[in-house]
Amino acid sequence: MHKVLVDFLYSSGDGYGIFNTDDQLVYANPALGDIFSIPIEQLVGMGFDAIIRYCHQQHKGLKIETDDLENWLLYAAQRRRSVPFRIFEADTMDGRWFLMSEQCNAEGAILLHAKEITVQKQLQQALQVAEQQLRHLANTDELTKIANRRSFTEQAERVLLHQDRTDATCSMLMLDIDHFKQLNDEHGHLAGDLALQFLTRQIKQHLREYDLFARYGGEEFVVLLTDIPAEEALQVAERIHRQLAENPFQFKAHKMAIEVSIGVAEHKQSESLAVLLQRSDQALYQAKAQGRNCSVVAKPIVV
Ligand SMILES: Nc1nc2c(ncn2[C@@H]2O[C@H](COP(=O)(O)OP(=O)(O)OP(=O)(O)O)[C@@H](O)[C@H]2O)c(=O)[nH]1
Repeated sequence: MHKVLVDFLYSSGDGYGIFNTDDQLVYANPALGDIFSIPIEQLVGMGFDAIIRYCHQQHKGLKIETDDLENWLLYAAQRRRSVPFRIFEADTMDGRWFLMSEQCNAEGAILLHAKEITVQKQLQQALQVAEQQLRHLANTDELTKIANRRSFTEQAERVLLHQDRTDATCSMLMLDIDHFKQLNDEHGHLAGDLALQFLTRQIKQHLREYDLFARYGGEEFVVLLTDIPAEEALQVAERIHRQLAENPFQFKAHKMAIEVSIGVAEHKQSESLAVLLQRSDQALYQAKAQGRNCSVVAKPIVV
């Protein structure tokens, strides 16, 4: 029975090893030798520290990522034998991953078992990348590649909470392209799409990286300018009008100025995002009513 078991362990694809109470390896099968990149004739008899030093110095076997090996060994010594059973993941210099378990007996000897999990790890990493891509897709407007309404709402809620806590002021710009239907009707939907992308680039030039900028609807955009009161937000809006007037949008042989109406509203302490959006939208509506291609600042709320 004993011999059968030893034969099984020897030929197993999983790595097996036994460290005695002095932390010397007294048994190792070839699979474990392969993980440490040390032939078992040489491996058996080596201390745990010596094995780790070998891997670290030779850049072979287990990946030991540290600039301070002594500290690494100290930390490992603290963890080994701290509990009767522990499990952890480790990778090798050749890119394989293993699920390692250390089972410690009453005397302090350790049975080490290493099961390869490279495929599972690769799947997990692929899944993480896919998840990130999905999250990005769910938060991004496909045409303009800026945030969409959903993502804006989520982020803006957070910004407003922070602004409330810090007593800071922020302002919102709600922008809507003027006579966009006409542009679509005269030049086609592709021209409209390109105009939306063009406008996005123009607006971006006047924002800081921490301002929130999103496509809120078809031809409607929203900006949340952090730490900026209404007067300064109006200046940003004016700069956008100027930028658009000075840089016409070109489609085929046609050059046309894209004009926008902008509603500006300063966030009031404790005001909800919904109310701030509503006030910006009302100001935008007034800008449209006043003849378009202009900005209107929302009246402060009287409390
Ligand atoms: N090309 C293109 N057009 C869009 C998109 N989303 C919305 N639109 C168009 O935007 C136009 C909006 O029209 P209206 O709401 O009448 O607004 P407008 O013509 O800009 O008029 P005012 O806002 O009153 O100045 C419609 O023709 C929509 O089809 C899009 O993604 N691409």
